Amino acid sequence: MSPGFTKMQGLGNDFVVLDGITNQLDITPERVRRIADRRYGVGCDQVLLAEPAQAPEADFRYRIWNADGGEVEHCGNGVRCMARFLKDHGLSADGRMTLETAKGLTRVEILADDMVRVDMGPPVLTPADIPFRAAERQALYPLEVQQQVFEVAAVSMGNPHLVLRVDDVDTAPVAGLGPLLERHSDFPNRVNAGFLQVLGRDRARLRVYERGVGETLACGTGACAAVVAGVLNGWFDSRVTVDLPGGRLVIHWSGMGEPVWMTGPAVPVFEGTMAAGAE
Ligand SMILES: N[C@@H](CCC[C@H](N)C(=O)O)C(=O)O
Repeated sequence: MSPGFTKMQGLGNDFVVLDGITNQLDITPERVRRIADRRYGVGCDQVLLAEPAQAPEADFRYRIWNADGGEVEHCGNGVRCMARFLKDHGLSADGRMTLETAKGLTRVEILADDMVRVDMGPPVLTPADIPFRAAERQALYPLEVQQQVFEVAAVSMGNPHLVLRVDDVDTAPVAGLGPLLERHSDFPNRVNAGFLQVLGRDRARLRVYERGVGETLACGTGACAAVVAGVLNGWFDSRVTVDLPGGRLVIHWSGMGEPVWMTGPAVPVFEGTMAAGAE
């Protein structure tokens, strides 16, 4: 019997969510690529799998695969959708839960009107832990791409991000530069590349070329990384409204050692069952 799935989206960053708590599911990179395919499969940016918790402090564990089949550590829009999935499917009785990923623990609270608030934990800025090849921590690093040098911030939210400030996201070379940044040799695990336009001390626009996917309509960890980079560089105060192509996130970070808070929507789209051979 093919497994049921739930299609969900957070600001147009879309997910196929699978229940590995009540079903025994064997997810392989090839299977993820089939499911994520927008013509031959269901279509999504990431596949999310709910599992029983392993850590004693966690209520559930969940795993994340990019559309290219690579398993990753964290997903900001995904964690909101996963919390909503667990609650809507009666797997969690409570709207507050602690979810475990490869990155560690994330605390989530479901609010009214499809909104979810997440404690994304503190950012990681030590180059070796991002991982990023640099001798020491800096607010901006010179990064050479095809004989051109860009000033970028490097931040891990559990997954690696670079942030490049641009004058206008509408004309930023996301499609051309994104793939070169994603696979830059100074980021040994590849990187998500954020193009940030600062509108004011509490307003920004952002486009993200995601590792393993390409440009998405929104990236939650990317928005957190962009605000961290902007606070460290003196561009932002602590609370920033970030407009992405798919909609708006509110991010709050009060500085070193503090967690990054993210608030945004998580929306179910449809329930389905994959035909044999498609899953
Ligand atoms: N869309 C996500 C991030 C998903 C993982 C990312 N592509 C990676 O490879 O790290 C988000 O909302 O954070």
